[in-house]
Amino acid sequence: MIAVHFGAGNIGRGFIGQLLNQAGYEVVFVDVNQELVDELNLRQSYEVQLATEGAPLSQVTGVRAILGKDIETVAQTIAQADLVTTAVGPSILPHIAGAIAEGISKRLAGEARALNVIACENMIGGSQQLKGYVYGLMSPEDQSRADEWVAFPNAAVDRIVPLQKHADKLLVTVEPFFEWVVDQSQIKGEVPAIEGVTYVFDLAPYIERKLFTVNTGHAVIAYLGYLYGYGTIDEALQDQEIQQAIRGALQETGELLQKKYHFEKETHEAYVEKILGRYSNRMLADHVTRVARSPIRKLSPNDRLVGPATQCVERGISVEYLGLAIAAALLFDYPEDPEAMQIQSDRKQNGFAHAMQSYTGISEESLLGAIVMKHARSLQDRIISN
Ligand SMILES: NC(=O)C1=CN([C@@H]2O[C@H](COP(=O)(O)OP(=O)(O)OC[C@H]3O[C@@H](n4cnc5c(N)ncnc54)[C@H](O)[C@@H]3O)[C@@H](O)[C@H]2O)C=CC1
Ligand SMILES: O=P(O)(O)OC[C@H]1O[C@](O)(CO)[C@@H](O)[C@@H]1O
Repeated sequence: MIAVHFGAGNIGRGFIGQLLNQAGYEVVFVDVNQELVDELNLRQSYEVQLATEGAPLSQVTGVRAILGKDIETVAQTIAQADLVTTAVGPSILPHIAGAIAEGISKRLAGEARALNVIACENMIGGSQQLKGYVYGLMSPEDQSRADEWVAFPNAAVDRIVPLQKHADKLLVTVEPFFEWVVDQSQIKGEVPAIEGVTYVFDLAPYIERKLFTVNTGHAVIAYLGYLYGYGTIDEALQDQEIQQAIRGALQETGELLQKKYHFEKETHEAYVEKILGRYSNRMLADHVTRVARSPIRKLSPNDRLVGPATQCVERGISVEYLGLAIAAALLFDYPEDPEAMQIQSDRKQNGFAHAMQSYTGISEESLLGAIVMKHARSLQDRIISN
């Protein structure tokens, strides 16, 4: 069995590649990083280290890699593959669509066989969005044949894998916890037997619970942590004000999730406590700037901050702490993050309210807008006085 996986980065090697390998797939990574591709091809294996005291290294063997620009080889491999997965980042999905479209067309020209393409990205509806890009590059005839044979089941993935540098370029350190949930109702053909994957018929509660808890909470710590001068997530978590903000924000999203999906209060509270424990893993040394990366994406209307905040407002749930986190994200001025720089230059040129409206869709006149503006003012006062 062959699995083609786009993105041999942290999640690609440290999570998806590892589970696919354990499930018996020959994992073929596709990446644009020549050094990574060469190293994978040279060694055909790599190691995964769990971020817990004394955990043994586990080996992922029998892997190979193709350079992303070698579209012909990527397409050939997809034509023969049993599964395609991705972990490249939401903004990269349009760039891998061409190779996937070509692979599907080659496959449809031969013996018909079902194929599932699963995007493992931090976003709602990632695989379906990828399908849109792929179909946009296929002929109408191929599209209707693909409707019969190719599926793009949405998924939710959860495992914290920080940015890292080791002497061994392929070694990857990951937290012990992981969750990979796939929408079974969208699968074509046999359901892939992958230990560690949970198949569900309604993904919405899982993806929203994950994005609006793990990722919302993480974003609250990262944006406030950055403004308060902390380097890593576990350091920022020691700050009492940040503790209060994260608990407050997760109380708000928790109320929303419980109202919307009828999660039991106690079960949800236990889920939140487990996540708070995961964030404080010192062995991860996860930088606030990684978790805060790409603020334009993270501030977009359906993502982890504005998504739950607007839904909370619609249901009369308080958004004090979500508003604080949105304000902090709009003030995130890390020079090495191009999206942060774009927001800051817009804010300086056109004012905070204008930037808020353009990146989040929140208007100054709305309740949420007023809360965000209030917190932005006090955060700015705090920054000036420090
Ligand atoms: N790191 C984490 O803890 C988690 C990350 N995710 C999601 O997984 C995705 C990947 O994140 P990471 O692994 O952290 O990032 P990463 O930066 O470590 O890995 C991304 C990889 O994609 C490759 N890439 C970029 N453009 C490409 C292209 N056109 N074709 C093929 N490969 C390409 C990069 O060279 C890199 O190796 C993101 O959507 C992220 O939100 C999801 C859950 C956890
Ligand atoms: O990977 P993204 O979407 O940039 O956001 C970082 C977030 O994703 C994770 O990497 C994994 O869920 C978290 O560590 C963090 O909340």
